[in-house]
Amino acid sequence: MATQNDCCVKVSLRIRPQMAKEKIEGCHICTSVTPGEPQVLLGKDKAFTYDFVFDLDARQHQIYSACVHKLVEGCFEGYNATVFAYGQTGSGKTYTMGTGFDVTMSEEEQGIVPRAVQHLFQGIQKRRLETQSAGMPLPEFKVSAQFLELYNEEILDLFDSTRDPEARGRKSNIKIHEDGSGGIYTTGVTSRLVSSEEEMLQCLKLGALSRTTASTQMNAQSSRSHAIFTIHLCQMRVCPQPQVRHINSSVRS
Ligand SMILES: Nc1ncnc2c1ncn2[C@@H]1O[C@H](COP(=O)(O)OP(=O)(O)OP(=O)(O)O)[C@@H](O)[C@H]1O
Repeated sequence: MATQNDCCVKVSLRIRPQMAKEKIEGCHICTSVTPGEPQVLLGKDKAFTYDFVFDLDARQHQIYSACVHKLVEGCFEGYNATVFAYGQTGSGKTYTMGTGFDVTMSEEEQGIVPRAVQHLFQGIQKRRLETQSAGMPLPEFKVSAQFLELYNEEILDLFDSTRDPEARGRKSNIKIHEDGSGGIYTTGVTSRLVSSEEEMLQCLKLGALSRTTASTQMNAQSSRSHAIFTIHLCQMRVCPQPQVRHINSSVRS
């Protein structure tokens, strides 16, 4: 996770609570978090230190406040940010990112992506009100989103309504390129212009529904793919050139 003030990559560790199945099978918890330190002990003597460590009882809002809040604020200041979830199947990436859209989930359990979307639109509204009360011309905001899935070495456009979800193996029109400075970019991806938090979440839900899922021995509803959800925020102030920001979220299984 990147912030504008210090090292550009930060790594956080989250330990999820045991699932019912693991409790029934008598699995033991083999991790302990050192109080006051971002350090985890595996067994008795293997210590690992991260930028942040969240123990079994960590709540979704704590993860968001510590790891993501600053990144979204940074986008309004002109910084790009990526949040990337990495871990083995069933370790809690989808839960933490909040892209499973389980209808039984409470608001408190919302993950990073819905929180970031809400934060973004509240941030836009706040800035509009601030400039209005200062008697300045209203800034213009344009928000768009892209949603891609990488599965079996294939790239799929989850926002492409003309795509047949059953036709796996059919090539999409998306091309992945590398620019002169080694940056990766894509062409041919569907971009959806959105005007509200609700609209963005609806797009995200529809895309998430067409993701490839299957069960693994460790997760009954496993994602089986890499998903990349990108938000572009274009902010136009009075005269300057338009500035384009990107917020990226990735789930890797
Ligand atoms: N912090 C947590 N608190 C409560 N339940 C959790 C937590 N993290 C994960 N879970 C639960 O654990 C199960 C597996 O989590 P999840 O589906 O997020 O894993 P995943 O890493 O995305 O797996 P895959 O790579 O197979 O898609 C789910 O039932 C999820 O609700």
